[in-house]
Amino acid sequence: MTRVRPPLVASLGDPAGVGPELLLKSWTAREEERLAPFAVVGSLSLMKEIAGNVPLASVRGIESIAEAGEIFADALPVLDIGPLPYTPGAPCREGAEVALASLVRATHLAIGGNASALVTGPIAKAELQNVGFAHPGQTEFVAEACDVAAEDAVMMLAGPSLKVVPMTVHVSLASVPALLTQDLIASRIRIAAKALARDFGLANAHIAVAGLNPHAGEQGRMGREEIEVIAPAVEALRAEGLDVVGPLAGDTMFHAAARANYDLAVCMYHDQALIPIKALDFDRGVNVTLGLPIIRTSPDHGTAFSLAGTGRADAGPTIAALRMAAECADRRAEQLA
Ligand SMILES: NC(=O)C1=CN([C@@H]2O[C@H](COP(=O)(O)OP(=O)(O)OC[C@H]3O[C@@H](n4cnc5c(N)ncnc54)[C@H](O)[C@@H]3O)[C@@H](O)[C@H]2O)C=CC1
Ligand SMILES: NCC(=O)COP(=O)(O)O
Repeated sequence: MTRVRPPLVASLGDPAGVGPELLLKSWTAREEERLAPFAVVGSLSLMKEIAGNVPLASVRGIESIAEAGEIFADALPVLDIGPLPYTPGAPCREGAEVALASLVRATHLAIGGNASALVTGPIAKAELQNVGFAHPGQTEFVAEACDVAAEDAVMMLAGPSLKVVPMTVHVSLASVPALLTQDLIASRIRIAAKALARDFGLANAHIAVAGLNPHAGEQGRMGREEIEVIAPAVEALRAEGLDVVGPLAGDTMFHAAARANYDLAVCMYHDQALIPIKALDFDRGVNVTLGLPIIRTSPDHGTAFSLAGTGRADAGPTIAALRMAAECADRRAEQLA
């Protein structure tokens, strides 16, 4: 007998941002987008209030995530964590506390196997840190909850045109060169290659690695990180049989013909990776954490406070995050069957 996969679970994100309304918009698109059932951990009163502004939206409280599959066709299932007034565009301490409680509960539902994947809503990192969140981002939080070291949880941004992995993430640009080591680069690429095979069906992915400096250092004349750190890491991975090339000049590896040569671009810092993907795929971009025992995705954008409550925010990235989470969960389930 085929076992029915548990529903996905979504955390709310900052209640004053666009996260909650985009989950409602995604639910209204569930049939045309063929979305797998998902439940939201959040404030039922808040979700009901927002649903009033989203055409065709309907929400219903549930006691247990196991109920989500049954009612998903008729309403968006919400695991209630308490009342909260809706203040679109105006983040506050109370809202940040709800965002954090939602993230914690949703993460543990996925870790416990009661949800088949976790989709996190956008949070404002500074707001969450004001209420005791001690991580640079949700990636590191989820990693710790899964007992995975932060350096082994690898952020990938994925869209229809491109997949990118930044080697360093939420750190100052000035600190990047010292953080880049052969071990870090080789280890993160190994984790990414394994996850691409396991969760994305990309066995033997073609991986292109960017340099750090202009023109990938121009043979050492514009910086030596390519010669001393990046090229040796690439060579070590090639010796292990991985299909890795680089370091390539960062400015010329993202045009269409260049992208046709690889499945994944590995970048040295946050903006080197996120600028091309957000330029190409902002409306379908997904942030996914590789190397975890659970599946975790998120829309590629942030809280967009100035759009909250206007009805103008695009649900495309949230829909893509929900769909990718379900596809990865299906792949893992097939591997266990
Ligand atoms: N996954 C997450 O939790 C992320 C959280 N953030 C947080 O979000 C906050 C705001 O960051 P920003 O840099 O302003 O990024 P943002 O992604 O919130 O906004 C950037 C621009 O994109 C627009 N935008 C964002 N989402 C949109 C959507 N769904 N439809 C249409 N337009 C959209 C915004 O209006 C703005 O013009 C920060 O506190 C940051 O920490 C940022 C990125 C990811
Ligand atoms: N720039 C990507 C981003 O901020 C997402 O971070 P995370 O909260 O998913 O770790």
